[in-house]
Amino acid sequence: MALDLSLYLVTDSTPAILRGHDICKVVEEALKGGVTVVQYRDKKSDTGDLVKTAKKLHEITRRYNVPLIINDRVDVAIASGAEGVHLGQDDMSTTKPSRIRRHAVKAVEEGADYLGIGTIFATPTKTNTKSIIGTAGAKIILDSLSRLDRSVSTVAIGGINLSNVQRVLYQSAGQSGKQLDGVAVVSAIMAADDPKSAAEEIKKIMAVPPPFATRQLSSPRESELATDVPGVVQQVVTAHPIVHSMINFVVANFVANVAIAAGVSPIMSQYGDEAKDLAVHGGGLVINMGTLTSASVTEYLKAIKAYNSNGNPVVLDPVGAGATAIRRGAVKTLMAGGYFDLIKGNEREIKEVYGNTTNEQGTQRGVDSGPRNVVLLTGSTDYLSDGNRVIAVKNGHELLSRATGTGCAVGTICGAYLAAFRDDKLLAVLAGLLMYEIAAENAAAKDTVQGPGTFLPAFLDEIYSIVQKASQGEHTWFEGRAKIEHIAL
Ligand SMILES: Cc1ncc(COP(=O)(O)OP(=O)(O)O)c(N)n1
Ligand SMILES: Cc1ncsc1CCOP(=O)(O)O
Repeated sequence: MALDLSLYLVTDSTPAILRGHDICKVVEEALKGGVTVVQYRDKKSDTGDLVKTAKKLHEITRRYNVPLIINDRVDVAIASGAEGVHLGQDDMSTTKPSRIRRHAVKAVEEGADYLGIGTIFATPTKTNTKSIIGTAGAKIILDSLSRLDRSVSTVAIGGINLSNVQRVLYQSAGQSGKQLDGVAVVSAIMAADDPKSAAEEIKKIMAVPPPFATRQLSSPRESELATDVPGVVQQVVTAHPIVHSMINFVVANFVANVAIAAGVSPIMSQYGDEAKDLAVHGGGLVINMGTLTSASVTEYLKAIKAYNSNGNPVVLDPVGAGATAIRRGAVKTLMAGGYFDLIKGNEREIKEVYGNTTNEQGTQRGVDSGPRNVVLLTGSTDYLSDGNRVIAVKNGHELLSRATGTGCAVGTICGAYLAAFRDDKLLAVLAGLLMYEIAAENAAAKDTVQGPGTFLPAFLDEIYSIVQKASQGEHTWFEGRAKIEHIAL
């Protein structure tokens, strides 16, 4: 029987997880949903009961041609005819490569067919774990394994669920290119109301290529980044992407007008259930918390899930993130509930997002620094980073801060640029931002512009003018205009 580790179900018979359900029924539903390995893990039952349940489970897993593995107990595995046994080594209390390598070598030499890598995220399912290694720890382990003579398959385990599985797979991949062969989950399926759908949804999201990988420019020097900007703008305006903005009601009209002037199709829907249909069109989603209501977070989460599942970009604009306890809670829920390609905010908002996703020990961050997240910190100088590159952007004009909606529109523009230019997220955001801020400078320089009232229509005209030029392949609008600086990390 082939060992396909992609979706590895580990059972749990504790009442908190099984909630009175029949373990065999739950496992069978999960198999229908597509789990590829089942591990019977029961730390409490006596040997007789273990063998009885293992035999029942084996009858079921055999029908689905899926291997059954028994946790810890070789005797139970033999008695039930299970295909394998999962043996633990002492938990590693380190991510130190040399110690990890020793453990891995030992396991591989002893004939292990696969290794479980964890604990990735803290989880109530297993509290006696010594180290929470995060995706960064998994990456170290995978790199160490890639240097062994014998290759070994791996699954990650610990706190993995629908909302983080994509980033676990993507962020764990080692420098060497070694990737996880799958993920192991307990509660995300065993405790689900509908284990079949839970398994199906996890499988589905795992099959979606990560929204897109960050292309590393051959050199991150600012001059080279700048060279690419007008081409990106041309590509975006030609693609005419959709941007779905769950935006605050104060600025919705202005932001929609900016999007249209910028050659983008705006959809201003707040209705989370609608996102399923909207997310299939290759556009981006923008979550702007400006006018949060008691219903907002639920709607946001539905939309984020739809866009994440379709591999389309999501921008978070955590407006006023630190201002109230409700907003702090909303940020926390959103960060735990999905994946964001770009987080855009002022210094206070970004600090809040960062702080709110750090655990009590201050060790584990929801916004893993890594190539998949871009952060745009806006201010008189904007700072843009993907964890590898940091760019300071000094374009724009003071009048942008004199009208409402000009900051929110940046999030929407970035959502569209991320959707239409997928090679390099940092470059996509930089291009959208520079197009926007250079248009603002052009507008402010007009004789007719006296202040915010005359600035706004001139600004829309200037965005439109750049878009017209860009769509015809004319790049003069950009020549000598970028005020950007690469900041060494
Ligand atoms: C697939 C998989 N990976 C890791 C574990 C954990 O094994 P272990 O460290 O032996 O801990 P216990 O399961 O015995 O608590 C696992 N069970 N499965
Ligand atoms: C068995 C095990 N080993 C490390 S974490 C863990 C439990 C994972 O449970 P969950 O998927 O519910 O977080």
